[in-house]
Amino acid sequence: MNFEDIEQVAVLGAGNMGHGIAEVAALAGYDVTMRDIKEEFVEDGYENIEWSLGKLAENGQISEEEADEVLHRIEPLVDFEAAVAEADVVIEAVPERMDVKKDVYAELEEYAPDEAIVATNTSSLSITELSEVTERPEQFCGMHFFNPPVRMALVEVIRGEHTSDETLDAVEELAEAFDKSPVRVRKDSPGFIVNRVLVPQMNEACWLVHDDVATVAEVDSTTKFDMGLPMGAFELGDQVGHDVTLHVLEYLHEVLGDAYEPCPLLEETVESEKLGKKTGEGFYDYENGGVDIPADAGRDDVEARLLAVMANEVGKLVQDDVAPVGDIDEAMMLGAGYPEGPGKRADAYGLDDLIETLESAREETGAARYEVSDGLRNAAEEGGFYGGAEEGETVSFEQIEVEVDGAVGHITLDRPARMNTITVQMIDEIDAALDQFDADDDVRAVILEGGGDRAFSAGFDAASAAPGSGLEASEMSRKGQQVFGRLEEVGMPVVAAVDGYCLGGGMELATAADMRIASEGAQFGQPEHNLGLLPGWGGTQRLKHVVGEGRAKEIIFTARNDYDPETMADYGFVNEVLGPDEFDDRKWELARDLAAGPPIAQKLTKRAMLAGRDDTDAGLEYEASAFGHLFTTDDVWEGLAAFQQDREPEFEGK
Ligand SMILES: C/C=C/C(=O)SCCNC(=O)CCNC(=O)[C@H](O)C(C)(C)COP(=O)(O)OP(=O)(O)OC[C@H]1O[C@@H](n2cnc3c(N)ncnc32)[C@H](O)[C@@H]1OP(=O)(O)O
Repeated sequence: MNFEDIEQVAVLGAGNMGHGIAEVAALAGYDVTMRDIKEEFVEDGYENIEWSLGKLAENGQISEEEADEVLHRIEPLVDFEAAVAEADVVIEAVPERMDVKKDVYAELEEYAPDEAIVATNTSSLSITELSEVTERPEQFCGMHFFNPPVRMALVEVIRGEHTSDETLDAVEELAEAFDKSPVRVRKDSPGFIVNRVLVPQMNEACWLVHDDVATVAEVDSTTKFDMGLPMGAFELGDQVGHDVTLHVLEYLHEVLGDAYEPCPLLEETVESEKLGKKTGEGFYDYENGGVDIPADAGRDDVEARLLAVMANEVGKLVQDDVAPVGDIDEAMMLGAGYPEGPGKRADAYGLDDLIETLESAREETGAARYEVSDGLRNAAEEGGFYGGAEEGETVSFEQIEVEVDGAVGHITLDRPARMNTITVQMIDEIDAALDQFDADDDVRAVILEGGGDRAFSAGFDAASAAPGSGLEASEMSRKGQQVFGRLEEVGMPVVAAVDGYCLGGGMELATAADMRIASEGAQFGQPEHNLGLLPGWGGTQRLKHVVGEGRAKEIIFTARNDYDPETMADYGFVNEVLGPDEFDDRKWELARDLAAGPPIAQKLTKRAMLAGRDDTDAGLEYEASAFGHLFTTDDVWEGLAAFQQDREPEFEGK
């Protein structure tokens, strides 16, 4: 079955995941059948879809008419034969029990067309083992969605031992057609990627508390405020459900051995039915105040331990060729909301230090979970998961220039003869420059500009090798989205100083900066529609947050390349328009002013704004906690003292 031939999707199971997957498939325009064993289950699933589509319409993401059309594309059924008889792809999302799945596959073989692909949404069972229950193991793979499927971008597409390339390609393209970001899991390995990293981390959080090394408050404060993860470890566990975590962990333990021994604290929590939010109580009591994480209780040793455990898992996944580190990082960012992948984060922390943390924990406890993996050791020998530069060694750049001037990191796109057009190499170099600035405590603001006097950047380099396939183009899009997104994530203010053309991908790069100043000669636009493309480096998403959706659509749909800076200032895109004599001085003045600001408050402000972008309540919660955290820093006392003494504050980021 090729992707192009897929018209009808059958989803087996109308529970939480099943109905969400059915909704996603119908939103993508597919005819969908959704089947469960009882009328009431199917009805519940259908009503949930109706509610969710209503929400999408309410938020303006789809129109009322589209919501109706999508709903009508879904046929809720109990009759198995009717559900799968015409299906091109069957996505199975029934309970995680081998016996249940076996029964379902037996029926499926009776009624589904021979050529149909079967994908399982299992999060914990072996794809190979499941495929062997069917009569089509080569047309079988994993398609693991995250909860709720309508909102979570990641889909892990998992190869079983017998899966054909054709099946994997088709399912990967189907996930893309569902508007998801597939990450390929090359081997059927327990927990795949996200659960394999996340669940041991949750287990370790429990061990830290169980062994009296730290309290729940200290662990959650460390994860949320020091590590910048979207939730505290226990807060996340409560959200996911501790029974679910324990179930995956038991499977890891059974297949992979003692390194995954479940912590008794987790087992006791499940035994006492404190499963988390869904039962009203987990590590937090949701009927009495809910989550309450102090912003100032973080501990360096807790961070080291959790990061070391994660890095160890990344090492095992890379060593076993389950996925390359870039894919692991992408999966963790998309599937677990990590601001930065664990591989990259571990590199920045220092793999040798993490190995030392594991070795001393192993010596103290004798526990198998601290045994350093070969993958982690090899990565450390190679200078990092990303083969990072040794200390003191300078990274060499060909397409950008990177300098540090006082407290300002300065990136110049350096292809003036080619209008500073952006290549994949340039994106990688920007990524590396941000790594360099991130690791340098002295760098407290960034200027980004174009070399020469004709362009900030005229966008994607359309003259260099075009992507060879749709898949390659999607990969390139994702890479740009992710690296440009780092401008939003780095903990310091970023200024784009725009002179000349700022078009297409160049404008998407500038959009990801925190502020934009422009010379009077600047010219802006998203001309991608002229090329039959769309802005693929974040432009369909980030621009609307700066100028509002109406203006963003105007800029993208008109595809003009001549928006002047005054108009862009009216639209709220450009912060200042400057004459040719002022432009250079002003960019440095602004960057130096920003670099003198309070680093922790600046970092937390960026994170709070990002956390609240799609979820104001989450952003407000982050803001309140961050506000509390700032009162524990030296910077706030320096700021207050300087105010009293009528002098300029000297913030140290402490
Ligand atoms: C995901 C991201 C997607 C994207 O970014 S898609 C690309 C979006 N960008 C564009 O569509 C802009 C395309 N370029 C233009 O429209 C024009 O150019 C300008 C308005 C920027 C400048 O026009 P003028 O002043 O007449 O100069 P010139 O002779 O057209 O350009 C100078 C040299 O620069 C090359 N160039 C300009 N833009 C690109 C580009 N985007 N990719 C590759 N090369 C580009 C040209 O071809 C030429 O080169 P030579 O001197 O060898 O003839």
